[in-house]
Amino acid sequence: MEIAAPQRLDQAVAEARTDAKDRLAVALDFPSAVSALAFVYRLEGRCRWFKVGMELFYAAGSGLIHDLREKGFEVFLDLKLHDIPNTVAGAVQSVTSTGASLLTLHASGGERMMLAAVEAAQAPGSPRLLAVTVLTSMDGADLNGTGVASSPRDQAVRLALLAQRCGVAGMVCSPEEVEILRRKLDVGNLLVVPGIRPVGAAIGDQRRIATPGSAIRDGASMLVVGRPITQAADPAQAAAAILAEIEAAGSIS
Ligand SMILES: O=C(O)c1cc(=O)[nH]c(=O)n1[C@@H]1O[C@H](COP(=O)(O)O)[C@@H](O)[C@H]1O
Repeated sequence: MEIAAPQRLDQAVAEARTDAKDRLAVALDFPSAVSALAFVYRLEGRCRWFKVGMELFYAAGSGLIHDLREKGFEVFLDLKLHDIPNTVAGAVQSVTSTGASLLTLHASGGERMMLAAVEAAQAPGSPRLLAVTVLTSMDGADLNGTGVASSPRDQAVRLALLAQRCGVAGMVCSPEEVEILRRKLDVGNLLVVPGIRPVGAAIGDQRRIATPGSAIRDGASMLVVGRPITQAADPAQAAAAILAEIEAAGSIS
């Protein structure tokens, strides 16, 4: 019998009971700390997790992460690391002191790169690592154009299994793959899902999308939502509607 099984089941139960606020990360894709913090204020305390991506991090640096942490928020640092193993391991070490809870890297950087990142993330205070599989902005033709002959679904499964073997804590995938990844991966992996579009929201550059409720029912641990909240006329109301959809879907999944 597999000794790790009871612990994994406990994790799954804990995940199912998680508050809707811990299943939504708002993508702060803004050009400055001032505009990002002004936006956070407009959400009236409804959201707990904020994703700081390349646009904001390159402009504002790690000071903004400290500011968000001081205000009691959790930070998901989305730098999508993709470099040689030594450089990625160094980047993970540099991020450790920022207080970010999650950090992304590209699974397509390969096994040795992910192993080096996982080893670097053993240090106390390190973020949990998330491996990005196939970007939600890519359709099959985009992927094939990079020389990968597989469908986005097959490639996402292949990369997620590789990331799991390397000991990465979770994966970023599109809503179209979350159900199959839940079935193929061990219980306990975090599945973080962008490409979320509530009914009627503009699709923009995303290609593999679904509604918040559908992604949660298919097994997403956490949703990443940017423009449907940041560009809404009333962002606090848009966030509240998505949280309500997560809550409703979570209670029956
Ligand atoms: O790693 C990510 O967060 C990510 C991976 C991916 O495959 N697709 C994707 O959209 N994202 C991020 O999720 C957010 C989605 O934003 P919206 O399309 O505005 O909701 C952006 O900040 C992206 O950088």
